[in-house]
Amino acid sequence: MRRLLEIRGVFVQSSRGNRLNDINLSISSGERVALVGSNGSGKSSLLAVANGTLIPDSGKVLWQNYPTSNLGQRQRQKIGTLWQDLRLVEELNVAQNINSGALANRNLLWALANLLKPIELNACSECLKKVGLSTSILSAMVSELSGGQRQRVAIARLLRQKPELILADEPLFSLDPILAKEILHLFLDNTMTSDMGEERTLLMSLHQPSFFRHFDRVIALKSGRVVFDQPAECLDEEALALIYGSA
Ligand SMILES: Nc1ncnc2c1ncn2[C@@H]1O[C@H](COP(=O)(O)OP(=O)(O)OP(=O)(O)O)[C@@H](O)[C@H]1O
Repeated sequence: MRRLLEIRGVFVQSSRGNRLNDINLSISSGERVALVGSNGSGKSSLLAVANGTLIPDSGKVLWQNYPTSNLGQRQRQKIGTLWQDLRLVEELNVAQNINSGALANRNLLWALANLLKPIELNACSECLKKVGLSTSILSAMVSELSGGQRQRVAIARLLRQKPELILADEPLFSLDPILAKEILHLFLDNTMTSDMGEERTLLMSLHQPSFFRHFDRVIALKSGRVVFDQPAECLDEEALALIYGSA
């Protein structure tokens, strides 16, 4: 397995203490990793450090051995993020939002064309089908979609981006149990296999212990520190008490 992401001795401080406290971990290609911990334990901060949007106060973040801070646009798009608030563009339709996943590989003219007229609809349709949505919604405004449809469109945009590593910040948050399971499986099943046949790598924050066993590995944070980093099958009651207990 190739080592994709490496985080070494990372600290992020805030006025109220350390948001991240001496984080050391690496993620290899094909791994499906659950990032867990109580509210405020540092999961979103860690995902933001991993995608380069939060610069640590000290320590190193490396993508395939290169500091993430030095990555060019094309390299950077190999890390795809599904933010908790999805960050869809409400004023654009479904196809335009999905196409925005491909922006890093295109020029300004292409970006303008995407704003002005329907383009590359076949590629958009392929991504929509992979997330179980009808292509009849390609021209619908995202503001008209249900919460579950919006979630799927955001995942379709990620598929259009073709990242090697997917960082997902609580994508199951606020979904009913049935929909949460469906969305989880969208991430875990074959839709996440890259065009080169290589399995995509996934680091997903989530709160539902019943889903942890679907991952290869569980990393748990508590007060900004890693307190558990083991295969999912090692997560027993004692470990859960350590992660979520007050001690
Ligand atoms: N922009 C910020 N500036 C300063 N402190 C922040 C900022 N964002 C988050 N924090 C603090 O950092 C700590 C970790 O927050 P973070 O959002 O990373 O945790 P989390 O595990 O993702 O929480 P949740 O499960 O509630 O989403 C918290 O104490 C939070 O108040």
